[in-house]
Amino acid sequence: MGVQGLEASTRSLAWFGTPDPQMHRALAQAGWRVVAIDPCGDDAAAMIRGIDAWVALVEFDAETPLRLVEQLASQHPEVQWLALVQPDELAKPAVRDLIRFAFFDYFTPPLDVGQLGLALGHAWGKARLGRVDGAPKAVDLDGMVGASRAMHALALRIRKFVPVDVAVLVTGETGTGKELAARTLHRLSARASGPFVAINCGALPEKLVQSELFGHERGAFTDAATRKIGRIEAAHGGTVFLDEIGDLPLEAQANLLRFLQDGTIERVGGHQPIRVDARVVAATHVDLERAVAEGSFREDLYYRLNVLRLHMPSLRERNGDVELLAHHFLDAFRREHGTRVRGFTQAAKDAMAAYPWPGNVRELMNRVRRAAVMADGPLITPAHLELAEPDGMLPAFSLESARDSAERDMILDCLRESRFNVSECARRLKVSRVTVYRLCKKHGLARSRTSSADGP
Ligand SMILES: Nc1ncnc2c1ncn2[C@@H]1O[C@H](COP(=O)(O)OP(=O)(O)OP(=O)(O)O)[C@@H](O)[C@H]1O
Repeated sequence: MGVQGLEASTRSLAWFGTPDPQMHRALAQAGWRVVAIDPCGDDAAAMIRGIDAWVALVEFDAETPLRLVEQLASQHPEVQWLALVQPDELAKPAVRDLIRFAFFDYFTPPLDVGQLGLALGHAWGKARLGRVDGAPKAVDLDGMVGASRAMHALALRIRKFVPVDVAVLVTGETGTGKELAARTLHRLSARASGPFVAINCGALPEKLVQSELFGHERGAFTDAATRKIGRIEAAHGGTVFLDEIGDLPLEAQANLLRFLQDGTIERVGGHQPIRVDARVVAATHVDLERAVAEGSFREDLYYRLNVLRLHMPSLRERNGDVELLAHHFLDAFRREHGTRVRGFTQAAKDAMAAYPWPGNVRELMNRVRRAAVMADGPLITPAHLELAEPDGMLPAFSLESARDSAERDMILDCLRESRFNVSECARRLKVSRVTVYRLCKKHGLARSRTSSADGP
């Protein structure tokens, strides 16, 4: 899909539940691309962003995970939410309140396709009003660039967090921009003229963690010939960024908790509490909830850090951002090194769009910079980016690639129809579950979408 294009996108409807086939067909005829999403699936939120849906319908029955729906609706106010709700459910105050406060409209079964079509049209129109010119504008939040809805939502969240001077926890895969988000928070805040001190907790030698973070007094230990100011104290008046917070040893976690609670630290070997005014932004790419459950991360520290949370979406979830960022990095490289390279061939754009970017924005930046060095002419090709030519661009379209692509589409369609339940999908395709898992792996289909109670 084009970077700028609401028009280019079909009208996608995220359907949390299972639309009946007749309804599905009727909506498809009316121009809707209906994507069924398992409301209990791990990546329900990612899917809304991934399919670029601006309208969602949630089926409410006794099984519906209310908290999850609440969370989705509050995280995605730009989506217009509709409900298909069983009369029994509507009698429940929690369901009624959720629909009253967060939903555009609701229906009780039987669902009338004409009525639904009208409501969807209105909801779509309302969603468009939230976008300038009906198209997503690129955001550039102090060097943090993107045009996807995920980036718009993130920028909004960062702006909200700027004036609230409490700790922030940034989560997300490697290379998604966690440190950049922390720097942006700092630069936009009243602390901008103070220091920004970044520490990679995972890279500190275990023995030195306490002294690095909190400093030490002269003679505190054998090598402590002079007093040393710790990194947190060095951030006085500014922001301290604690990367890989999950790697902090338990002892240092206790001291950090104390700092977060009363704003004081104690240098190693010192007995005086020292007041330090620094905002803590912590980042992790590991699951801290799991670390808490396993006892390697303090629960009280986790709750203290988790007040304001920023989740950095993976590049795969940022519809439209790859091309925009690629140009952004190429322009920056040209300004710095004055290369003759001006842009990307269509094949390069297609190859970038098809690639899953496991290293996220950092990988994209590195590939573009390398390509800018390697390219001889004005345009970067897939070969310069060291990416495979996208299937459609292969000089000779082979029978094997056609088979592959048909197989992938079939698995994906079947998984969606089975609400990402692997057993159900295996039954429908008349293969074993192991085969379904193998094919998911082969075609790079996210296994997290498949129901977790359903291992191979
Ligand atoms: N939205 C963006 N716009 C422009 N540059 C970006 C964006 N996101 C990330 N970058 C750049 O990508 C690189 C990687 O970002 P960053 O170091 O912040 O990621 P990270 O999530 O902290 O990575 P890690 O988990 O590996 O430490 C940096 O050079 C950063 O400036």
